[in-house]
Amino acid sequence: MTVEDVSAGPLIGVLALQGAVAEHAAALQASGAAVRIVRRPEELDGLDGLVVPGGESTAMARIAAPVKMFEAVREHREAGLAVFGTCAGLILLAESVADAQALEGFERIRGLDVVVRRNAYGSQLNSFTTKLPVQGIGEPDRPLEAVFIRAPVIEEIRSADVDVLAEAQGRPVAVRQGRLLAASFHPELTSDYRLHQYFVGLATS
Ligand SMILES: NC(=O)CC[C@H](N)C(=O)O
Repeated sequence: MTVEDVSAGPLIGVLALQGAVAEHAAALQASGAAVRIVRRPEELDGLDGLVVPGGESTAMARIAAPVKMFEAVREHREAGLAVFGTCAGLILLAESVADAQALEGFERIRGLDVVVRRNAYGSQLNSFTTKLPVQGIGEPDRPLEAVFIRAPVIEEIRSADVDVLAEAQGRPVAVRQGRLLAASFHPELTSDYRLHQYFVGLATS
């Protein structure tokens, strides 16, 4: 279902270790990007941006370890690759995880100067959807529908370079730091792709 065609626009990878891969690919294509499914470090070469989907951060960390995938993403990020982490992807991008026991001994991508706590909104049963005003995605009068599934909470922002784009329940839930974008929720699960469009714009800027 994914098509890689560099003439079609910016080339965005979707990290496909586990989680909501197909939905992100569809959202990116609908946002004007060509999409590459990324499973191996060498598939990061030539990308304008990379989406790290939601799913289960501990599973992704285990799958990534043998091929040193997160080390490779980190190197590309340090060289300027734009990265969009959603839910588990936010956990993997965060510099610090408050309850990191389950991830101990595993590499993460890091780079986003925030502290997150996993599953802080409760279990699967406490998953919820809310309408969120999000800065910078256009149509300020039309909030984004945001789906939270065992979502991480952003407990602390540790750098003035981190901009809060959206808040829910008094906490930041979408943030941007330079070429990094992250959300606690799942923007790929609705048909409102404004956050993906924002990322495609960020990746090509
Ligand atoms: N929907 C999600 O990505 C949930 C994240 C998951 N709770 C984790 O810790 O990785």
